[in-house]
Amino acid sequence: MINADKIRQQFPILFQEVNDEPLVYLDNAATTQKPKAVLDKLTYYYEHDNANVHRGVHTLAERATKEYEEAREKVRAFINAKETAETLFTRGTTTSLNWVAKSYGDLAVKAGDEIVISYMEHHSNIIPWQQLAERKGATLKYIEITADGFLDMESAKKQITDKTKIVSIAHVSNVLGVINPIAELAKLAHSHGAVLVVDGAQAVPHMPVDVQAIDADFYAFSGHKMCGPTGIGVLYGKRELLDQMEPVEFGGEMIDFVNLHDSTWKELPWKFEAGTPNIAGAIAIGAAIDFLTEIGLKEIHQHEAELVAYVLPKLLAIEGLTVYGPQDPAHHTGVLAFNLDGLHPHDTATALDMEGVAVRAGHHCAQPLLKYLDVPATARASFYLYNTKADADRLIEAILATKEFFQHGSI
Ligand SMILES: Cc1ncc(COP(=O)(O)O)c(CN[C@@H](CS)C(=O)O)c1O
Repeated sequence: MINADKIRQQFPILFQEVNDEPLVYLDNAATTQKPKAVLDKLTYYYEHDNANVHRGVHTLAERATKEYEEAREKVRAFINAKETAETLFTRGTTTSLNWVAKSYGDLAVKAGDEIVISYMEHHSNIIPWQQLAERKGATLKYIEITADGFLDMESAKKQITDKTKIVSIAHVSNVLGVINPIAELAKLAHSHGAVLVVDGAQAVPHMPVDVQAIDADFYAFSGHKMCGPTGIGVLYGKRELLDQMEPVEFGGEMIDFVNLHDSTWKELPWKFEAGTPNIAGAIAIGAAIDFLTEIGLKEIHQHEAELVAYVLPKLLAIEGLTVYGPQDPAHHTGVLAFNLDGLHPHDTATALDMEGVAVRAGHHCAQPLLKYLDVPATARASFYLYNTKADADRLIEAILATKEFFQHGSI
C-alpha cells in the first residue's frame, strides 16, 4: 500500500493551480512527472561530474563513465536482463522499436515472410513494421481485438504461422489500458520460429517486468514515462540476437578500428551507441529506477488497480459516457479512454482543463485502433503513483460539470 499523499510531496510541479483550480495531472500515459530525487540527480551530475563517457582518462570523465555504466546495471536489474550488454540506451521506445525493425528486420525478414502486430498498437509499433514489410516485400498482419477490449488470442493463433518472422505487441495498450498476455505470445511466436518484440512503454513504469520470465526477444521502453527525463529509453535484446545485428547509427565510440574504406565495431552494448550518448538522461533513468524500486512496482500496480476500481464504476455510472477497453478493473491499468455523447473529446479535455484537470484528447497515436473501434477520437485519463482518490473525484466532478455546461451552458 503506497502513501500517494506523501509521495506527492516529491513532485513540486503537482502543487500549482491551473485556471484557478489545483492541478489534477491525469496524462501520465503521455509523460510522467519527475520527483525531486531525479531532478536533483540531473543537477548534481551537471554541477559536479559532467564529462564525456568512455573517452577520457581525467577524473570527471572517469566519474561520468562510472555513473553511466552503473545506470545501465540498474536498468539490467530492473527488467532482469541476463547481462548489461543486453541493455542498450536509446532515445526512447520509438527509437528502440525502429532499431529492431531496421537492424533485426533487415537481417531476418525476406520477401514472402510475415510480420504480425495487433490493431491496438501505437504508431511507433506500426510504422516501422510497415516500412520493413514494404522494404522487404513481406506481409504485415494484424491480430484482432475482442468486443470487450482484449487481444483476441484465437486470432493470434491464426495470424502467427510458420511464415511469421517477427511478432511485435504492446505489453499494455496506451488507449485500452489492457495488459496483453506477453508470455503466451512469446511461446506462440517461438513455436513458429518467430521472435517476439515487446513495446513496454506503458508497462515498465507500472508493474514488475522480467524479460527472462516472459522470454521476450526484444523489449522497448522510455524513461520519461517512468519518472525519468525525455530523450532516454532502453532497448533490451537477447545477446544472441544483438550479436548478429548491424548497428543502425555509425560514428564515434561504437568502433574498434576505422580504416580508410571499412571499420570494425565495438562489442555490445557500445556497438549500438554511436556518438555522445544522453549521459545525464541515462544517469537520471537510473535515479528514476531507484525511486520506483523503493516504492515497489507491485505496490504501484496495486495502487493504480485500486484507483481504477474506485473511478471506473463512477465513470460508467455517468449517463452518456462511454469507456473504451475492458470494463473490469482487474484487467485495467491506470489508462481510461472515454467519451461523452455528443461532445468532441477536444471539447471535453478543454472543459476539464478549465477545471484544472489535465487529460489527453485525440487519437493517442493509435489511429488504426480508433478506426477499429469506430470512434474518431477519445478523451483519456491516465493515473500514476502520485494520483489519489481525491484526483479521481475531481475528474468525476469535472466531467459532470462539463456535461452540465454543454447541456445547459453553465459550469
Ligand atoms: C504504447 C506506446 N508505445 C510507444 C510510445 C512512444 O513512446 P516515446 O517515448 O514517444 O518514444 C508510446 C507513447 N505514447 C504517448 C505519446 S503518443 C501517449 O500519449 O500515449 C506508447 O504509449
